[in-house]
Amino acid sequence: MPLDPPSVLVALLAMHSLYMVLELGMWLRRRDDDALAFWAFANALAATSALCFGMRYAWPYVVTVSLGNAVLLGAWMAIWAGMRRFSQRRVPLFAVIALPLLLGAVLQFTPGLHDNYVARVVIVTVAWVAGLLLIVFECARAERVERLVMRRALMVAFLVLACFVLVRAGLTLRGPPAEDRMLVGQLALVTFFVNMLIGMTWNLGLLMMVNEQLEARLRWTADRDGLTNLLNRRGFQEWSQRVLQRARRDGAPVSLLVMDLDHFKTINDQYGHDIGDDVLCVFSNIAQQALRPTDILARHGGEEFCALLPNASEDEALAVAERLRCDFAKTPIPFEGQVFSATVSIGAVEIGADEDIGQALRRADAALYQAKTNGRDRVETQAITSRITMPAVAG
Ligand SMILES: Nc1nc2c(ncn2[C@@H]2O[C@H](COP(=O)(O)OP(=O)(O)OP(=O)(O)O)[C@@H](O)[C@H]2O)c(=O)[nH]1
Repeated sequence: MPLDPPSVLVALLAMHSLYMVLELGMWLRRRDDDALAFWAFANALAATSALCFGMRYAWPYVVTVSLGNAVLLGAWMAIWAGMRRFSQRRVPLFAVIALPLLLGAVLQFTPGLHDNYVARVVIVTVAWVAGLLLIVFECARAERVERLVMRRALMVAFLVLACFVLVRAGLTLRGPPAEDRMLVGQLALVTFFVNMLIGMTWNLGLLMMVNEQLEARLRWTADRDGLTNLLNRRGFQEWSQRVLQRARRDGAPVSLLVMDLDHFKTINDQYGHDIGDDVLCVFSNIAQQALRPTDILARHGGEEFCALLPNASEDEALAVAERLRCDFAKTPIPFEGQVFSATVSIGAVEIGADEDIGQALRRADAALYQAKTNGRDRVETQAITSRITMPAVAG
């Protein structure tokens, strides 16, 4: 079936319209993420530019050259703006509007440019490549804060696109004169196809990136405690299994602390539930400072916390627990212009070679119970049965 540029143009417009409606619909459902609104707008601009370019010999220069090129730069700028909003950065709307306007004005009003094809290609190529590189840099910057596979893929795709624009400009400058309408028609066909591919790639990439971020955040939330932002019981189970397995492989000791704030019901009753929440947050901060970044701290529920300490023997765990207990007891907690203090009881055990996390937790709980019955604000342990040792090396 022979294809003609108008049919392909219609298909291109339909594709951008579909993505625009899809992204607008998604944006309307979750208004907090206006990246999607910017990307929908980018589709509207990309479709407009395709229409302008498609009417090359039917419509005047101001539409097919000045407007078409400026609007396509506007589409890249809208994608860039969306990328910034996607990572919660401010969008300088001035840049999004001013740069395309500037390109349009240069193309329209620079004396002699209407007849100077080479100069036009150079100017437009520089502007487009700059717009595309802005997107690439924005992706790279955002990746330092939050890593997303699809954003890295998009970064590569936009970099390839910038190279494609450069190569295409080189070929166009060396190619046949623009007056050869049949060749221009074929070139237009190829260009529309390539634009279709490009449009599909960036739209699909962006939507998959939104999905990836949403999934990662849901997973993060499911594993976290809403008050302290520490891992919750579920997150602790998952992470502690991995750390324990690694320690077993390395033959390194691993210890476990179970920590329970003392008389917490009384704190709630005396100072109120909000102050009780503050005490939980104070303890969480002190515990994070007392532990190493490789240790795993979690709020196991209510006023109970636990921590897994890789590369820590029983003696080291007891020392860490004692330091934490003292730090917490010394910390003043403000209440209505005065201060009070709270204490914690801790059960600390080294995990045995034949124990799983559940068994170790039960032993640490028994040690904690001992600490509570022995008067609270203290650390107790339960003897380990068999230590994790270095696995024997074959041969
Ligand atoms: N403010 C606040 N209180 C909580 C939260 N989760 C659990 N609690 C309260 O923590 C208290 C725990 O009380 P108990 O289990 O009796 O323990 P305790 O008073 O600390 O006594 P001991 O552990 O024996 O020293 C209960 O009153 C719970 O309502 C929370 O997220 N915020």
